[in-house]
Amino acid sequence: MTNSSELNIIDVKGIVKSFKRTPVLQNVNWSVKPGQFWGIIGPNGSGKTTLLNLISGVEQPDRGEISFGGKALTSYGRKELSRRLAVLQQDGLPSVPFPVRDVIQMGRFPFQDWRGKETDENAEQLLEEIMEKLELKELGNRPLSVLSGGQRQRVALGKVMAQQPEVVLLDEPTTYLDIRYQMRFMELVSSWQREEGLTVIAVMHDLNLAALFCDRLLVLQEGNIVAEGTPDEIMSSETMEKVFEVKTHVINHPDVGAPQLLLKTEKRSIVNE
Ligand SMILES: Nc1ncnc2c1ncn2[C@@H]1O[C@H](COP(=O)(O)OP(=O)(O)OP(=O)(O)O)[C@@H](O)[C@H]1O
Repeated sequence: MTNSSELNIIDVKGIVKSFKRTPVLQNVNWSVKPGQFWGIIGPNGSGKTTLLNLISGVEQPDRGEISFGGKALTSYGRKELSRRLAVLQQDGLPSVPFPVRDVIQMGRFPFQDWRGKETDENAEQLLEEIMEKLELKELGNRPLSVLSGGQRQRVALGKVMAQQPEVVLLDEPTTYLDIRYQMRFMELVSSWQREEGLTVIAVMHDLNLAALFCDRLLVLQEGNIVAEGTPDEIMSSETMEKVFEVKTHVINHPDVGAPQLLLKTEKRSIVNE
């Protein structure tokens, strides 16, 4: 007999998490199938990052269980988990003086033996391909500390790509990027996802970007899942008002049809001073 949960790469069951007795996640149940691109959305403080930290094993739940690939997350060793799951934070990398190439190579850590020696003979070629794809070749010898925020975030992406994970967790990855780099960054993640069948879970504050790139959205509010579904199902004026307390118009993107939000505003008259 097949169990539908066997097909899930991640199962979150009955998760409860509090910090200093303040509940942050309350009985969260959620599952993710391989190859899906999830956006986690919700107001400030609704528990998005905490959920991501529980899935990456950085935080432990008070109650409930998370399984990864059908096995309890707690049964994985650090290195074993890193071969399958990678995390990219908001400001992916500190401003250190290491060259770009070396930083990307650090993503190979889970595949190094106890002496720090690479175990995959194709790793060099993989690194070259990643640098090429992310247009980082010319920056290869530059220290990270002289790069712009957008360039540094591309290097951070290169590092997680070098990790060759099955699942990547992104925590507000475009926050510090300008509009061009936001789009570029999401396109790079999206093409990586399509080419490799990668599973992506991204905490997103930009709902329009989330609707363009994610195929599913999970909505958190005060530590509870209040909705989940496709962007078309989630991005309604009613849901946005209920969750974010804003009034919106929802229109369809003229190129791809995805729902996009416009904030409602009072008509203002322009006064000449
Ligand atoms: N390590 C911690 N210690 C104490 N409280 C914490 C800790 N981590 C998170 N919290 C609290 O838990 C709540 C949820 O935080 P979390 O970062 O998960 O929310 P979020 O939805 O990601 O918020 P934001 O959109 O503002 O980033 C917040 O009230 C936060 O202050």
